[in-house]
Amino acid sequence: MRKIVIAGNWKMFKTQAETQDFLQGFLPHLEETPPEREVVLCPPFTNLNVLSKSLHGSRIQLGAQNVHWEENGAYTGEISAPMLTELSVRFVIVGHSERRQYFGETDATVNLRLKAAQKYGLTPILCVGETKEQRDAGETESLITSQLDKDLIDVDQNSLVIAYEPIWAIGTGDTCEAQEANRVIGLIRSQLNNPHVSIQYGGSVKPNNIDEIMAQPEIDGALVGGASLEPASFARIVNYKVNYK
Ligand SMILES: O=C[C@H](O)COP(=O)(O)O
Repeated sequence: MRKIVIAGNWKMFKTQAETQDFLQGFLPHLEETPPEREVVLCPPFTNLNVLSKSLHGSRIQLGAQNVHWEENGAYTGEISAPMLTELSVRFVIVGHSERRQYFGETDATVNLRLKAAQKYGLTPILCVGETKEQRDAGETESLITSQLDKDLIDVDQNSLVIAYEPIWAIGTGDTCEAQEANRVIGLIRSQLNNPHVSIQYGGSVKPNNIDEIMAQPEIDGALVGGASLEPASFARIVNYKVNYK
Protein backbone atom coordinates (compact mmCIF):
# COMPACT_ATOMS: atom_id res chain seq x y z
CA MET A 1 0.00 0.00 0.00
CA ARG A 2 1.35 3.42 -0.94
CA LYS A 3 1.24 5.66 2.12
CA ILE A 4 0.74 9.41 2.13
CA VAL A 5 3.78 11.01 3.73
CA ILE A 6 4.00 14.77 4.28
CA ALA A 7 7.40 15.75 5.64
CA GLY A 8 8.70 19.13 6.74
CA ASN A 9 12.41 19.63 6.11
CA TRP A 10 13.47 22.47 8.35
CA LYS A 11 16.98 22.56 6.88
CA MET A 12 19.19 24.85 9.06
CA PHE A 13 16.32 26.72 10.72
CA LYS A 14 14.94 26.89 14.28
CA THR A 15 16.48 26.87 17.71
CA GLN A 16 14.99 24.67 20.43
CA ALA A 17 12.93 27.59 21.77
CA GLU A 18 11.57 28.29 18.28
CA THR A 19 10.76 24.62 17.93
CA GLN A 20 8.60 24.70 21.08
CA ASP A 21 6.79 27.77 19.74
CA PHE A 22 6.15 25.97 16.47
CA LEU A 23 4.65 22.96 18.24
CA GLN A 24 2.28 25.12 20.27
CA GLY A 25 0.91 26.62 17.08
CA PHE A 26 0.95 23.47 14.98
CA LEU A 27 -0.24 20.58 17.15
CA PRO A 28 -3.87 21.73 17.56
CA HIS A 29 -4.31 21.67 13.77
CA LEU A 30 -3.51 17.95 13.66
CA GLU A 31 -6.92 17.19 15.10
CA GLU A 32 -8.29 17.82 11.60
CA THR A 33 -5.70 15.68 9.83
CA PRO A 34 -7.02 12.37 8.46
CA PRO A 35 -5.33 9.47 10.28
CA GLU A 36 -3.90 7.83 7.16
CA ARG A 37 -1.61 10.80 6.47
CA GLU A 38 1.88 10.38 7.96
CA VAL A 39 3.21 13.70 9.24
CA VAL A 40 6.98 13.92 9.64
CA LEU A 41 9.19 16.71 10.98
CA CYS A 42 12.88 16.76 10.02
CA PRO A 43 14.50 19.42 12.23
CA PRO A 44 18.21 20.13 12.65
CA PHE A 45 19.96 17.44 14.73
CA THR A 46 20.10 19.78 17.73
CA ASN A 47 16.29 19.74 18.00
CA LEU A 48 15.76 16.00 17.78
CA ASN A 49 16.09 15.42 21.51
CA VAL A 50 13.57 18.05 22.55
CA LEU A 51 11.17 16.96 19.82
CA SER A 52 11.54 13.33 20.72
CA LYS A 53 10.34 14.16 24.25
CA SER A 54 7.66 16.67 23.24
CA LEU A 55 6.20 14.43 20.55
CA HIS A 56 6.10 11.26 22.63
CA GLY A 57 2.66 9.77 22.03
CA SER A 58 1.87 12.24 19.25
CA ARG A 59 1.17 11.16 15.68
CA ILE A 60 4.06 13.24 14.33
CA GLN A 61 7.02 11.11 13.28
CA LEU A 62 10.56 12.36 13.63
CA GLY A 63 12.98 12.52 10.73
CA ALA A 64 16.63 13.54 10.43
CA GLN A 65 18.27 15.37 7.55
CA ASN A 66 21.28 13.09 7.09
CA VAL A 67 22.91 9.92 8.41
CA HIS A 68 26.42 8.50 8.16
CA TRP A 69 26.99 4.96 6.93
CA GLU A 70 29.25 3.87 9.80
CA GLU A 71 27.93 3.03 13.24
CA ASN A 72 30.59 5.20 14.90
CA GLY A 73 34.13 6.40 14.22
CA ALA A 74 36.34 9.40 13.57
CA TYR A 75 33.93 11.29 11.29
CA THR A 76 33.79 14.81 12.69
CA GLY A 77 30.43 16.44 12.17
CA GLU A 78 28.55 13.28 11.24
CA ILE A 79 25.72 11.42 13.01
CA SER A 80 25.09 7.66 12.89
CA ALA A 81 21.89 5.67 12.56
CA PRO A 82 21.95 4.24 16.15
CA MET A 83 22.27 7.81 17.47
CA LEU A 84 19.09 8.67 15.58
CA THR A 85 17.05 5.61 16.51
CA GLU A 86 17.86 6.21 20.19
CA LEU A 87 15.90 9.46 19.81
CA SER A 88 12.92 7.70 18.21
CA VAL A 89 13.78 9.00 14.76
CA ARG A 90 11.93 6.97 12.11
CA PHE A 91 12.81 8.71 8.82
CA VAL A 92 15.95 10.23 7.37
CA ILE A 93 16.40 12.41 4.29
CA VAL A 94 19.22 11.11 2.10
CA GLY A 95 20.73 12.68 -1.00
CA HIS A 96 19.02 16.05 -0.77
CA SER A 97 20.27 18.26 -3.60
CA GLU A 98 21.73 20.69 -1.04
CA ARG A 99 23.89 17.86 0.33
CA ARG A 100 24.87 16.86 -3.20
CA GLN A 101 25.61 20.48 -4.23
CA TYR A 102 27.35 21.92 -1.13
CA PHE A 103 28.77 18.93 0.73
CA GLY A 104 30.12 16.62 -1.94
CA GLU A 105 27.43 13.97 -1.67
CA THR A 106 27.70 11.49 -4.53
CA ASP A 107 25.49 8.66 -5.69
CA ALA A 108 27.99 6.27 -4.09
CA THR A 109 27.74 7.91 -0.65
CA VAL A 110 23.98 8.26 -1.02
CA ASN A 111 23.83 4.52 -1.58
CA LEU A 112 25.92 3.85 1.54
CA ARG A 113 23.71 6.12 3.64
CA LEU A 114 20.51 4.49 2.37
CA LYS A 115 21.74 1.01 3.29
CA ALA A 116 22.98 2.11 6.72
CA ALA A 117 19.63 3.78 7.48
CA GLN A 118 17.70 0.66 6.55
CA LYS A 119 20.04 -1.61 8.50
CA TYR A 120 18.98 0.23 11.66
CA GLY A 121 15.28 0.39 10.83
CA LEU A 122 15.13 3.97 9.58
CA THR A 123 13.03 4.69 6.49
CA PRO A 124 15.08 6.81 4.12
CA ILE A 125 13.55 9.58 2.03
CA LEU A 126 15.74 9.52 -1.07
CA CYS A 127 15.79 12.82 -2.99
CA VAL A 128 16.32 12.87 -6.75
CA GLY A 129 15.85 15.63 -9.29
CA GLU A 130 17.36 17.65 -12.08
CA THR A 131 18.82 21.14 -12.42
CA LYS A 132 17.33 23.78 -14.70
CA GLU A 133 20.15 23.24 -17.19
CA GLN A 134 19.54 19.49 -17.26
CA ARG A 135 15.82 20.04 -17.78
CA ASP A 136 16.40 22.54 -20.58
CA ALA A 137 18.79 20.10 -22.23
CA GLY A 138 16.12 17.36 -22.15
CA GLU A 139 18.12 15.33 -19.64
CA THR A 140 15.53 15.03 -16.85
CA GLU A 141 14.67 11.39 -17.52
CA SER A 142 18.24 10.19 -18.07
CA LEU A 143 19.52 12.02 -14.98
CA ILE A 144 16.83 10.58 -12.74
CA THR A 145 17.29 7.11 -14.19
CA SER A 146 21.00 7.33 -13.49
CA GLN A 147 20.44 8.56 -9.91
CA LEU A 148 17.99 5.75 -9.19
CA ASP A 149 20.23 3.09 -10.77
CA LYS A 150 23.22 4.09 -8.66
CA ASP A 151 21.49 5.14 -5.43
CA LEU A 152 19.30 2.07 -5.10
CA ILE A 153 21.89 -0.70 -5.55
CA ASP A 154 21.06 -3.33 -2.89
CA VAL A 155 18.53 -0.99 -1.24
CA ASP A 156 15.34 -2.57 0.12
CA GLN A 157 12.39 -0.96 -1.67
CA ASN A 158 10.01 -2.22 1.03
CA SER A 159 11.25 0.48 3.36
CA LEU A 160 11.80 3.52 1.22
CA VAL A 161 10.24 6.86 0.35
CA ILE A 162 11.40 8.78 -2.71
CA ALA A 163 11.07 12.55 -3.14
CA TYR A 164 11.15 14.01 -6.63
CA GLU A 165 12.65 17.45 -6.11
CA PRO A 166 13.46 19.39 -9.28
CA ILE A 167 16.33 21.57 -8.09
CA TRP A 168 15.08 24.62 -9.99
CA ALA A 169 11.86 24.52 -7.96
CA ILE A 170 13.51 24.40 -4.51
CA GLY A 171 13.14 27.62 -2.54
CA THR A 172 12.38 29.59 -5.69
CA GLY A 173 8.59 29.82 -5.66
CA ASP A 174 8.85 28.37 -9.16
CA THR A 175 6.82 25.19 -8.55
CA CYS A 176 6.90 22.41 -11.08
CA GLU A 177 3.45 22.16 -12.70
CA ALA A 178 1.49 19.50 -10.84
CA GLN A 179 0.85 17.51 -14.04
CA GLU A 180 4.54 17.56 -14.91
CA ALA A 181 5.52 16.44 -11.40
CA ASN A 182 2.96 13.67 -11.78
CA ARG A 183 4.51 12.61 -15.10
CA VAL A 184 8.06 12.46 -13.74
CA ILE A 185 6.93 10.63 -10.61
CA GLY A 186 5.15 8.09 -12.82
CA LEU A 187 8.45 7.62 -14.62
CA ILE A 188 10.27 7.09 -11.33
CA ARG A 189 7.65 4.55 -10.30
CA SER A 190 8.09 2.65 -13.55
CA GLN A 191 11.77 2.15 -12.68
CA LEU A 192 11.17 0.65 -9.26
CA ASN A 193 10.57 -3.01 -8.60
CA ASN A 194 8.12 -2.40 -5.76
CA PRO A 195 4.73 -0.78 -6.60
CA HIS A 196 4.18 0.24 -2.95
CA VAL A 197 6.96 2.83 -2.66
CA SER A 198 5.56 6.25 -1.70
CA ILE A 199 6.86 9.02 -3.95
CA GLN A 200 6.64 12.63 -2.82
CA TYR A 201 6.95 15.88 -4.70
CA GLY A 202 9.16 18.64 -3.27
CA GLY A 203 9.96 22.15 -4.47
CA SER A 204 8.07 25.30 -3.43
CA VAL A 205 5.11 23.37 -2.03
CA LYS A 206 2.81 25.96 -0.45
CA PRO A 207 -0.70 26.17 1.01
CA ASN A 208 -1.94 27.51 -2.33
CA ASN A 209 -0.67 24.63 -4.48
CA ILE A 210 -0.83 21.58 -2.20
CA ASP A 211 -4.41 20.67 -3.14
CA GLU A 212 -3.57 20.48 -6.83
CA ILE A 213 -0.34 18.58 -6.17
CA MET A 214 -2.06 15.99 -3.99
CA ALA A 215 -4.87 15.58 -6.54
CA GLN A 216 -2.34 13.95 -8.91
CA PRO A 217 -2.66 10.17 -8.99
CA GLU A 218 1.07 9.39 -8.85
CA ILE A 219 1.94 11.79 -6.01
CA ASP A 220 1.89 10.31 -2.51
CA GLY A 221 2.94 13.27 -0.43
CA ALA A 222 5.24 16.24 -0.20
CA LEU A 223 8.67 17.17 1.09
CA VAL A 224 8.21 20.74 2.24
CA GLY A 225 10.97 23.23 3.01
CA GLY A 226 10.15 26.88 3.67
CA ALA A 227 6.41 26.41 4.13
CA SER A 228 6.97 23.86 6.91
CA LEU A 229 8.55 26.47 9.17
CA GLU A 230 5.36 28.31 9.95
CA PRO A 231 2.64 26.45 11.91
CA ALA A 232 -0.40 27.71 9.99
CA SER A 233 1.15 27.14 6.59
CA PHE A 234 2.39 23.62 7.37
CA ALA A 235 -0.98 22.85 8.96
CA ARG A 236 -2.77 23.88 5.76
CA ILE A 237 -0.42 21.60 3.81
CA VAL A 238 -0.93 18.51 5.97
CA ASN A 239 -4.67 19.25 5.97
CA TYR A 240 -4.79 19.51 2.17
CA LYS A 241 -8.22 19.16 0.63
CA VAL A 242 -8.99 16.16 -1.52
CA ASN A 243 -11.82 17.71 -3.53
CA TYR A 244 -9.52 19.92 -5.60
CA LYS A 245 -11.10 21.81 -8.58
O1 LIG B 1 13.40 19.45 1.24
C1 LIG B 1 12.66 20.33 0.82
C2 LIG B 1 12.88 20.95 -0.45
O2 LIG B 1 14.20 21.28 -0.65
C3 LIG B 1 11.90 22.00 -0.82
O3 LIG B 1 12.17 23.25 -0.24
P1 LIG B 1 11.13 24.44 -0.47
O4 LIG B 1 9.78 23.92 -0.10
O5 LIG B 1 11.59 25.54 0.42
O6 LIG B 1 11.20 24.78 -1.93
